[in-house]
Amino acid sequence: MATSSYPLLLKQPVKLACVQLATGADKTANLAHAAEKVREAASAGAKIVVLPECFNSPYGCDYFPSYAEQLLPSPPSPEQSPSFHALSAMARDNGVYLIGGSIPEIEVSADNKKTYYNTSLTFSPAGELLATHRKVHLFDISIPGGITFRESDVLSPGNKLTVVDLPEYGRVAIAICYDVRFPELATIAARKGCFALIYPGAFNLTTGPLHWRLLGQARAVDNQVYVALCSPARDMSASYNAWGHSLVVDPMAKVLVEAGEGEEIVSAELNGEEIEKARRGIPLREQRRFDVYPDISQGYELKSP
Ligand SMILES: NC(=O)CC(=O)C(=O)O
Repeated sequence: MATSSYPLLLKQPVKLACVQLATGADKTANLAHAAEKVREAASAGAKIVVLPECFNSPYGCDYFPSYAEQLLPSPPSPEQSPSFHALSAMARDNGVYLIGGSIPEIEVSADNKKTYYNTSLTFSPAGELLATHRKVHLFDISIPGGITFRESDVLSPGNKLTVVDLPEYGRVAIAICYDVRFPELATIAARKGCFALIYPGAFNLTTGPLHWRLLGQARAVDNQVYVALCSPARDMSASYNAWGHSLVVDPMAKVLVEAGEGEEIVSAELNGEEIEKARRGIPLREQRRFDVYPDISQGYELKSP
């Protein structure tokens, strides 16, 4: 029971599972495999299930155009987007909220201009589309002796923060991978009342060991909310080697569960009272100095998810 004057951000405890999926080059096989694993997570009691970034394809600029699916107009036909329909069925068949990792998306304009995005789709337990998030911050980095990657060679960025209401539970924010490096998105989402920040992601062997867990814990402790990061399983035969280590962090920044490198489902129970406990113990909420610096969430209008 809540003991502060704030309403609980999370109305009832809920089990969240991250499916650290093994993926390959065969999209149909990836979708079928994802369906098996979502079933497994739901059978173990998860009501919110998260898939990884680019769960239906290999991850890389060379792959985005050939795997891209058209999501608009919505709903797309099964020919335009087999992944949309597969995700909707996974959510409906298992009665779960499904944060459908991400897929490469193509948008075709009236004059046949093609624009590509890295896009996450969220479905309700009835299989209805609740939210679409296009990766806002594209993964463009160059670390000498490490990794060079330029998503912007092929992809265009999304332009909104994505917050979605899950009526029995509360609000969550969805963003993708590199988005986790930008605390502003997380802060605005938390101040708009989210109990969890959920990031399908695919860090790599250069940045993963240094930053993956650190960023999950940082976003959690900054905002006193739950954070879930969901990676593909590592495949050393792929051109991009994902870090793995999907995890769930609590509002005190404790890592509740963390996967290894291979295929694995990790899950944790999220409880609204833990958020309030963290916020009562360390009352940042009451101590902020908006007379010294601005509240970046003020004036930010949520767009339709
Ligand atoms: N793959 C990403 O978008 C981000 C990543 O690997 C990193 O930030 O590091």
